[in-house]
Amino acid sequence: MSSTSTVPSRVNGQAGPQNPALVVRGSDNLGELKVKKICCIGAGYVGGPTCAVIANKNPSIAVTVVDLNANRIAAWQSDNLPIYEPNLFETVTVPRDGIKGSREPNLFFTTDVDKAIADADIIFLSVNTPTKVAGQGAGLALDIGYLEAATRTIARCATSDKIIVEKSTVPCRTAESLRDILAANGKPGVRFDVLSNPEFLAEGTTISDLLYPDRILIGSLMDVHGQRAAAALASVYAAWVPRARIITMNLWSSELSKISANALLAQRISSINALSAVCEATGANVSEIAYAVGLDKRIGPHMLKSSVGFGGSCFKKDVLGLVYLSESLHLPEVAAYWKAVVDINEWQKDRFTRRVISSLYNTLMNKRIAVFGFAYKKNTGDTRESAAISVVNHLVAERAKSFVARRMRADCQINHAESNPANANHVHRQKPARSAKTKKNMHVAKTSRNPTLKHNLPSAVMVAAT
Ligand SMILES: NC(=O)c1ccc[n+]([C@@H]2O[C@H](COP(=O)([O-])OP(=O)(O)OC[C@H]3O[C@@H](n4cnc5c(N)ncnc54)[C@H](O)[C@@H]3O)[C@@H](O)[C@H]2O)c1
Ligand SMILES: O=c1ccn([C@@H]2O[C@H](COP(=O)(O)OP(=O)(O)O[C@H]3O[C@H](CO)[C@@H](O)[C@H](O)[C@H]3O)[C@@H](O)[C@H]2O)c(=O)[nH]1
Repeated sequence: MSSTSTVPSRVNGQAGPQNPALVVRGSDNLGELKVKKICCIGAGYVGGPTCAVIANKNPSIAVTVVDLNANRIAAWQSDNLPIYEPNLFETVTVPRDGIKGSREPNLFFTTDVDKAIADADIIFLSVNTPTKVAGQGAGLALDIGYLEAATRTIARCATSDKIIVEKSTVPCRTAESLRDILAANGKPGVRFDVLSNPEFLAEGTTISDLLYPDRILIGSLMDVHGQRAAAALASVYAAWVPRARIITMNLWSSELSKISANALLAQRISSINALSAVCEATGANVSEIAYAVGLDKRIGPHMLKSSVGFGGSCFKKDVLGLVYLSESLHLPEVAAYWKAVVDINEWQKDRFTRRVISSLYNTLMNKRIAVFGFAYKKNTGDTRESAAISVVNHLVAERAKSFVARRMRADCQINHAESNPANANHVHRQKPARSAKTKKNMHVAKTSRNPTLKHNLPSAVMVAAT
């Protein structure tokens, strides 16, 4: 990273293959930071796609994604990428492989963590922050152990100034801990500026979410160094994101905004799922309720699809992280409020299974049950916290013979159809070929005959029994 005051600001510029590295003006006479090299620690669902888009849109910046997991890195280097996302392949291969005669490669995947750190101007931390499984806060708190380990590696390897970017979802005030670790372990004379830049992408729509984000949040200290670092990071996004959507704020607001967004989104799903139970008891239709209330512009139509319960690696862990934070701040009423969002979600999953059991004459013993779609939502292969796992566990506990349709392609076709209740019959036609006898005996949890079950179907789970 070099400082200069001679090159004009290009905050709104569109980078093309011929464009020089982005340069932004700093907030005072410290000069501007010219970003030439980015390193991202963590080649997962966030790190890989995010860096592919950054590299795509900034051909003059070298972007290196590192991970300790050699298999994952090898997969990113191959034609069999480690994750499935619509349009991911093209987004990765253009900057990774280059285009003969018009574009040099500028996206690299490696396990050489130390070198990538030493070379970089900006380092993204995109490592996992799961729920703690042991010790204080187990079952609630976010575990920042991986983040701390990566930060210690940065402190060990950095021989020049670095901007450290929290891309992972973190508890509020994590940046303070990272600063302490860097200050205590970094080499003398090396400066570290820590920014918060949470990611809001949803799996299944990762690439379009990255290309057209609702907002980019950058949290920094409000001193001149913090603002200068924020300006440098903003310049990377400004290659494709309108300036008005790049928002800067204080570090703690930025960190807490991410957890807050997930808590509010999860709360909407638990709210509509709680209403679905009232609908079933009264004969109202929860899809019609969601449509009617969603027309109110103060409410809006999104995240109101009743389901078997939200899954995925984020909602549950982040809401529980907020519960833990509230408890730590001696706010038990606030903690109980957010805990209820997760409790309703667990209850909804149980309720779904109970309805399957009652639909099958209250016994599943030796019944053959197929679950189509095991991912937690459509257009992803990710099964983390999938509601299907809870459903299958319940079915197996009832001594049913459950099995899962495993093929990704088949699942995707089925899930596309399921996302539109009008296509429920189409779902049946997508089933694998079966004999006339089996076909005759097969019923799909009576979904087409039981309007309540049909409306409460999850987007990624379909249960069938013979
Ligand atoms: N998955 C999502 O849709 C999503 C969206 C927004 C935010 N987030 C947040 O982003 C973060 C990452 O999520 P993810 O789904 O990409 O996780 P992931 O598990 O898919 O990827 C994390 C990667 O980090 C690697 N890693 C861990 N410690 C490392 C170290 N010290 N050095 C090098 N590599 C290391 C792991 O090997 C793994 O490959 C989490 O905090 C998550 O909450 C996730
Ligand atoms: O109306 C809805 C919408 C979603 N879901 C379920 O909720 C879960 C999560 O869905 P979604 O939010 O689309 O996917 P995620 O990939 O988990 O994304 C969430 O979690 C990410 C990680 O923090 C955030 O970046 C995203 O903004 C946030 O939407 C899935 O099981 C969905 O089936 C519903 O039941 N009803």
